[in-house]
Amino acid sequence: MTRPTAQAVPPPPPAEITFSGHQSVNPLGQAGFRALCSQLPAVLRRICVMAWRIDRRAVVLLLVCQLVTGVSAAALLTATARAMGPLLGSGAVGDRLRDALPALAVVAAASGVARASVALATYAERRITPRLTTETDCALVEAVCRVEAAAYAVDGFADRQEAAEMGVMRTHVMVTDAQRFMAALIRMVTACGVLSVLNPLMLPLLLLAVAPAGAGAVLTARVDYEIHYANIADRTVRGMTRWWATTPKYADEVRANGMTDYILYWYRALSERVDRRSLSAAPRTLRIALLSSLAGGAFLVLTWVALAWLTASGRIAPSVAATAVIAVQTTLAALSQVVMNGAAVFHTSLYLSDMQAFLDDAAARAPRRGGTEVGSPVEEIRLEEVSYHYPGKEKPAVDGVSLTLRRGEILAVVGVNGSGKSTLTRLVTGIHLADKGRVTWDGVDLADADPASVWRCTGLVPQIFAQWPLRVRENVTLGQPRGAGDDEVWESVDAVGMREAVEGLPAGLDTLLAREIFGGAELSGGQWQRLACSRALYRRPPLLILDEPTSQMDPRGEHGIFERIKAIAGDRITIVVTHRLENTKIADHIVVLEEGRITEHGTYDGLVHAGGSFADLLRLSQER
Ligand SMILES: Nc1ncnc2c1ncn2[C@@H]1O[C@H](COP(=O)(O)OP(=O)(O)OP(=O)(O)O)[C@@H](O)[C@H]1O
Repeated sequence: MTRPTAQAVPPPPPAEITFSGHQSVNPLGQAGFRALCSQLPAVLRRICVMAWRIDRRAVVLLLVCQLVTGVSAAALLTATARAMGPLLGSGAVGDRLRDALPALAVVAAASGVARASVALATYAERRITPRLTTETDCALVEAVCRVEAAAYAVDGFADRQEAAEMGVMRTHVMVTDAQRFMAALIRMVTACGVLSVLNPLMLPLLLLAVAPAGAGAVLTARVDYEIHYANIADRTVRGMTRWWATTPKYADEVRANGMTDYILYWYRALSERVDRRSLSAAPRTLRIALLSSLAGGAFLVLTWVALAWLTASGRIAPSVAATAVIAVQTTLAALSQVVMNGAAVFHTSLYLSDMQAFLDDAAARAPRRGGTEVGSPVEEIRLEEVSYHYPGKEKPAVDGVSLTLRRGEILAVVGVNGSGKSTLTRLVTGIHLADKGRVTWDGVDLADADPASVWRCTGLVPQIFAQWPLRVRENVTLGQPRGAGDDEVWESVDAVGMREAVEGLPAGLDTLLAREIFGGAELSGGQWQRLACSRALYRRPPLLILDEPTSQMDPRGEHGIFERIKAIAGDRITIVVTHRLENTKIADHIVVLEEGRITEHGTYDGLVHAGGSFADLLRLSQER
């Protein structure tokens, strides 16, 4: 990496970002070991329920395979014990083999069945996993898209979303881990059963040998999760930095402003901070691994010594001892699988809990409004003493605003940066609901209205608009395709003076507007803005809102757009937010906002001669 040059001022380290409130507490910080272990059955049940919704037949197949695995493991060990008698007994080799043959045939058959059931289980798991991942991923995206817009401003919302993404990623391995855990558990229980039949003393010794490994794996998973939790905020910022730094959209700004070194330094610094936290956990995980291995090893030695003593003292026959050796090995192999996959399932459960908590939180933040349908066209929108506070902000962004908008009228909203203009448009469209006062559409309070019916009636050109990586046609029709034919699309393209530019593209309306993708084309900033305007016009909305719609356009483009707005204003309510006060001449009335309050309200001529803020701002713009 190229570090900033020596003479340059070194960049400050990236800010430590933390969020406050109950969400900043690691939910597992207080949970004890037993509580953590006891989560496993619930998690397995949950995975099973999730998989059941996806593919019942595959789940049944998976469960049957587990059962077959258990039965064949028991048959294998019992037959092995039976075969050991003749094989280790006295007599001619041929006779001993003949005597052992039926049991050996059972061993071979049981091994074959066990392998076949593993293959079938893998097939069933592969039928479930991709669809399970898609389902959870789509559920997460939908939950985020459907929350009240105000949720985005809530502290820690993005961090919890990042934590939930991890839950989606874990669904890739979740079913495999659960299936392997169950199969190994069944193998282990079967082997333990056989072992305790051979000699009851062996079982407790074996369990003691394996318990420390289990405890060690769960404790390590807990440390890993703790680190993951501490790193969430840095990982979110790092992910955003990565996108902003590498997307071609901002490549000019990054290069021409000499940001590259700084961003790379920042990106690396964030990564190193994440690494430092991970490394700080290494001694703890080493201690856990060493102690659990030491305890496990000591108990295992005890198990072998006990077996040797039982055989040497004649308490068990050599054939039983040989079977016991196989049973111990089988149990240990199964146990390491149980521990490994159990820890993975346990780990998954932590991320699934995060995902579920986020989905629950998002569901609780979904719009809780009435179901009253708003009719079209809208004749009158009234704001009565409306106020709105963003979460965590001291001052309201909009404060006690009263206003009436009528069909056929154009309202211009002006004011300095941060005076609340965009927030006012969010309140008029019901994107945010007022904290105090009310907004009504033809008498229907937006708090009681079905938001979908409201948004069917709105068209918005926001200040920062999306440049969709779609074809030109979809960039115009997105959200409201209107059936066959392109006539209406061309009409909207014409309305913003884009016909020539679109016809000049390699595939006209079919051109993909994504420079990064093969065959894609790119538009200029002003052309993108014209397309955003044509999108709103195509909707022919009863309420048209344009927030700085011409900020990137040339004078001809700007003139054309405002002429068009005037021409179609008769059928709708129109709101224009603008800093170019000359443009407010087309408005029937103008409001000036200051710190969220209306300080002036009138016509262009009236306000020019009123000697207030409007006249002041107009004079400043003309003096340049
Ligand atoms: N999503 C948000 N979360 C929190 N605060 C916000 C959010 N959007 C705006 N604000 C705050 O609300 C206040 C009003 O912002 P708003 O965007 O409505 O102003 P504006 O008049 O449209 O400004 P501009 O002329 O710069 O576009 C500002 O103090 C701003 O910091």
